[in-house]
Amino acid sequence: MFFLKNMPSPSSVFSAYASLSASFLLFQTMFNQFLPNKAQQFILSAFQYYLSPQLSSNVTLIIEENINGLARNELFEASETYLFTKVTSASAEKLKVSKGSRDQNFTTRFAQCEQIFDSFGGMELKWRFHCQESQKDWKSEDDRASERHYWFELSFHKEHRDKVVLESYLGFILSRAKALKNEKKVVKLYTLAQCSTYGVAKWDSINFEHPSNFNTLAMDTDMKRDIIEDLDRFVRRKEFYKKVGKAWKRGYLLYGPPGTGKSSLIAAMANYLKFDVYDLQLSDLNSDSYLRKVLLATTNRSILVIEDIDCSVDLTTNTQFQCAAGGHGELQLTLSSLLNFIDGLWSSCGDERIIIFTTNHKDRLDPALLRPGRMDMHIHMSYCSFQGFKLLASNYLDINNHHGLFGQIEGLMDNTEVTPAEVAEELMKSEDAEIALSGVVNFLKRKKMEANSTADTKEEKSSAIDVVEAKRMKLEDVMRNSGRKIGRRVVRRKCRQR
Ligand SMILES: Nc1ncnc2c1ncn2[C@@H]1O[C@H](COP(=O)(O)OP(=O)(O)OP(=O)(O)O)[C@@H](O)[C@H]1O
Ligand SMILES: [Mg+2]
Repeated sequence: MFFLKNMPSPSSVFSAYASLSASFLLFQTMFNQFLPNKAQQFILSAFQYYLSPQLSSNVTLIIEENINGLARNELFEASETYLFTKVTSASAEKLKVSKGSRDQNFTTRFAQCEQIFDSFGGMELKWRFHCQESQKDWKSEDDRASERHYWFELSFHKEHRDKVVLESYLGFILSRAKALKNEKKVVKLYTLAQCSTYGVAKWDSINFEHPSNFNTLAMDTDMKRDIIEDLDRFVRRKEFYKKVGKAWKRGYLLYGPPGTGKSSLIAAMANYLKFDVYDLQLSDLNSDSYLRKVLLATTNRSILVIEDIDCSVDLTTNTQFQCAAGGHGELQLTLSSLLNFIDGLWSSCGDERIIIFTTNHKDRLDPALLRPGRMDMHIHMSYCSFQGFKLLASNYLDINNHHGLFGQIEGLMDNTEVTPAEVAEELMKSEDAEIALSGVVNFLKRKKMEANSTADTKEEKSSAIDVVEAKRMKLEDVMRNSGRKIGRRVVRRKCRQR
């Protein structure tokens, strides 16, 4: 009875509800219309803070997309890359996907407020992605535009603040993101643009799709290991280079006969490091100043390649390049300028630069290129060994164990100069291992015969030369003696005349 007596009537409940809803709507409209976005954000987060007491023991870091609205925030980009590895396995409600015409992969980005949980070294971390659209000021209707702001909030317990999060977790995110980006990176091949107007250096690029890698490369196993270790050491020693005051660059000279894998090694290095390749033809240049511009237009984490350096340089003058760029007047491109620029200014303007020269004739190179400290590693790409052949057989024909013809091939390869390119060509001739290997055997036999006959001809030639030489010497002797006799006769005659 008491209850019934004190219960409000349904009409009063309804009118109270109606007036409450109206007030709420009025408040919401005022809140949205009259308060700026930032103020709304502030009030909401203050409410959140007081309504959830458990957060008071937490710290929240804000990671904005841009620094002071200008430069890209490296940590934001890294967080985005890293968090995608967490999101794809969990459930993201909305993602943005795009693909540029030259991209190989899709690019995915967060599209809306997302919450992601992570754990690291025993601590729990909560990420929240925020996206906010704000209207820009505009002068006319046509200028109407909206701007989007993105940021991450990272929350975790206060006790982890300095030591764990700021020191190790964020560092871990940066390095993980770098590795992830590197995995996805498409290596580019740059060549000098044909029509660079007004001396402006411009490089054209295409995707570098050379399939060579260290597993497909037939070369001395120890040397291959040394090169890989050298590359690894180079990329991880940023601080070392800074400490010793050296530019962060590395130079390799690859030399050896045609078809021994110099270009394939360059491709393997580029694919291994995911470094872009700049293929520089010195004959496209006509002056030192243009060369400088061209080199300065290259980017970090790249390999500058100058193939067949012995053919580009006129070694008789030691300095002037034989440039084919006709119609440009006197050419002023010097080897010393190239080397000095590479050693000095160019490498100090960038990081993680590699330069590779190749040649078929190391003995013809200018000593300036060979002097100690110029090229850090001289790599000799040599003829194919039996070990190299086995690797090629495994790659081309999937023969991973012994084959009946291997013994014969090993014997024939002994003391026969055959390039990996020649072996590869034979192995490509048939998918049937038996046929392809028989082709190799026949090829090696031919090579051996040719080598022997060349040696015989050489021997014959040299013995013929010996005979001619002996005859010449004999003749000279005779001439000298008869000359002396004639001389004596002339002297005697002169004496008699006197
Ligand atoms: N060491 C090797 N390992 C695997 N394949 C090789 C090797 N050397 C050559 N080849 C094969 O031969 C082809 C030609 O080799 P590459 O162009 O690398 O030789 P190169 O030494 O650069 O020759 P050049 O001096 O004429 O420029 C390669 O595409 C590859 O198929
Ligand atoms: Mg080559």
